Amino acid sequence: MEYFESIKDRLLFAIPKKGRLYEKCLELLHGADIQFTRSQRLDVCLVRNFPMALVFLPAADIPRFVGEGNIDLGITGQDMVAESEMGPLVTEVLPLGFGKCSLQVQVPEKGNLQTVESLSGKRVVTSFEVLAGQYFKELDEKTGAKTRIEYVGGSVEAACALGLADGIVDLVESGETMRAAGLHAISTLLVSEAVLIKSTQTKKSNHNLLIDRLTSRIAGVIAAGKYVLCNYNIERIRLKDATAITPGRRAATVSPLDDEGWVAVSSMVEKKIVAEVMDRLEAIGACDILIIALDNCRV
Ligand SMILES: Nc1ncnc2c1ncn2[C@@H]1O[C@H](COP(=O)(O)OP(=O)(O)OP(=O)(O)O)[C@@H](O)[C@H]1O
Ligand SMILES: O=P(O)(O)OC[C@H]1O[C@H](OP(=O)(O)OP(=O)(O)O)[C@H](O)[C@@H]1O
Ligand SMILES: [Mg+2]
Repeated sequence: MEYFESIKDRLLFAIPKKGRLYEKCLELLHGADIQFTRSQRLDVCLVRNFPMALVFLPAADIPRFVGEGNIDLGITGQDMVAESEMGPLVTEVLPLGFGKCSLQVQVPEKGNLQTVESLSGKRVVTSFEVLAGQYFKELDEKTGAKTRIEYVGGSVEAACALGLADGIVDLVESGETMRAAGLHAISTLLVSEAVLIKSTQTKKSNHNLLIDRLTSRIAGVIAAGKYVLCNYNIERIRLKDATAITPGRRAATVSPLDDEGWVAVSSMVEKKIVAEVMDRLEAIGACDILIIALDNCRV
């Protein structure tokens, strides 16, 4: 009883309880300074510094809990939102840049069924019954065949080798699992990444301010992981070329140096292109180029 009372008025935030998204979600919560201690076996825990509780749930169940308004905020995969058919009841607040994968139709590399049309009418095993069902229904309408979609909860790639399926629909990231099972992809149903979701019709409107606060903290942590700060010195006459290379998010910060004719530039740069940016800056005469990691930010 005490337990229910303690979470009654709190914002409920659902986090995947295990699997591919779990560790990344914990990092995100930590970066956003959401303080909690998860006791063993307990799937609900109170947050110390916000009127909020974390609820650890299977990623697949989170869209339904959020869509139906029993949970206010959640993190799950876009694939799970699509599979749950909760799309209209769930608002995607923020893509999170991790958990990137594609849902693909896969067949044995050496089999005689190498197109989705030839797979139509055969047996397809998947954990994504809804999405695979929709996909093959559309295809079956063209071919006149009837594909059998069968559900398994995991290790989907084993189904063809075990003689359970002619093809599968499953997630692919690096492709390692697919290749190890002797499969290859012949079609993509969707691409997905982890996403912060909230109820489209939230039952507790008094939580909106807190949702905005958490969203901006999480967005800050995500941006800090995506960008670095690039500082360098350049002759003023080359400034235009330099800021074309590092335009910054709004504009680069340019400060005069004690040395007449030189300026210091400071600009945010996407981490994934930073080496190339440094090469280009160096080529136009920039010097003292420093790349500084961001711990956190609001941009
Ligand atoms: N290999 C992967 N790379 C990146 N993201 C993935 C990968 N596999 C799954 N995901 C994402 O993570 C979400 C949760 O999948 P995951 O397999 O971790 O959950 P689970 O099946 O509940 O856990 P487990 O596989 O441990 O039983 C998926 O819906 C998808 O969005
Ligand atoms: O392309 P890859 O990088 O190899 O990743 C893809 C694999 O990751 C997921 O499986 P998971 O590890 O969650 O196991 P599961 O099949 O038991 O859910 C997914 O279902 C694929 O099997
Ligand atoms: Mg899995």
